[in-house]
Amino acid sequence: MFQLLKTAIKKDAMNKEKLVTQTNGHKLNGFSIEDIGDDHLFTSLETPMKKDAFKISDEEKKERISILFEEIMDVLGLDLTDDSLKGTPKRVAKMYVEEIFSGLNPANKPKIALFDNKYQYNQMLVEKDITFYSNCEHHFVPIIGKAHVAYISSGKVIGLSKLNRIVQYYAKRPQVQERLTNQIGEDLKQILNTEDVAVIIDAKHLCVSSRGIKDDTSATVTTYYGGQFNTAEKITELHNYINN
Ligand SMILES: Nc1nc2c(ncn2[C@@H]2O[C@H](COP(=O)(O)OP(=O)(O)OP(=O)(O)O)[C@@H](O)[C@H]2O)c(=O)[nH]1
Ligand SMILES: [Zn+2]
Repeated sequence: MFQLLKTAIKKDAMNKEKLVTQTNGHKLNGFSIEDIGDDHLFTSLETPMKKDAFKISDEEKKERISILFEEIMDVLGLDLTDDSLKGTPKRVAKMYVEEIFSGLNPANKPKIALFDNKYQYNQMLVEKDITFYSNCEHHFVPIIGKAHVAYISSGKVIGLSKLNRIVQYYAKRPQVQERLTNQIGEDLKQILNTEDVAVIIDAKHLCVSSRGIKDDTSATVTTYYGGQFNTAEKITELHNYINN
């Protein structure tokens, strides 16, 4: 079983020699990582974040991650003077903060404007096959999939692309598929001021396909059906649209 590592950094983040690495002995909801094993404890709908998560700037985050990632590469025995490798810690830090984990920061949440439903369109609207890339929070390897979202207007509508943007925002976090599905569903409910929202996610987890059990053919499907979407009739209608 692997150990959790915690790295404490002295004030001068740029000074690599001041890095102190030690095990942290974290307990997860009272369980140790050994107790949990393959079981799952979902802490909440919210992504578990520290209270002071945004006390430091993105610039400082990138600086720290770069130092820490360099340490990982060094421990793995990689030669950081190699031309191809020497820029990797900075590249990874930039990618984490500005790209693949940018959805952790509420400041990056897409701004959504609502419009009156002047089209008088009162049936379900389905935005299907939204390709997304996320990352598994257990292994930090990709989750690649398609999201289908649907809603029935309660009087307001939003631009189609905003549905895609909401999916991408929540995907850009370390995730589990269940939470990703519910976060999108709950947020759409809030934004659109209606219970009538559905989310279906069909994804492949590289932690299942490329390592561990190495099952390349399986995929994971999760659903969120709110309001009118909680009926067999609406679910069938929605699935017909998605599968055709
Ligand atoms: N429920 C859920 N589980 C996930 C998701 N992504 C990855 N997992 C699972 O998280 C589990 C982590 O459990 P552990 O047993 O601690 O990890 P592991 O020893 O690397 O497990 P293996 O993947 O079986 O080798 C694995 O079973 C993963 O398949 C997800 O989105 N939802
Ligand atoms: Zn995983």
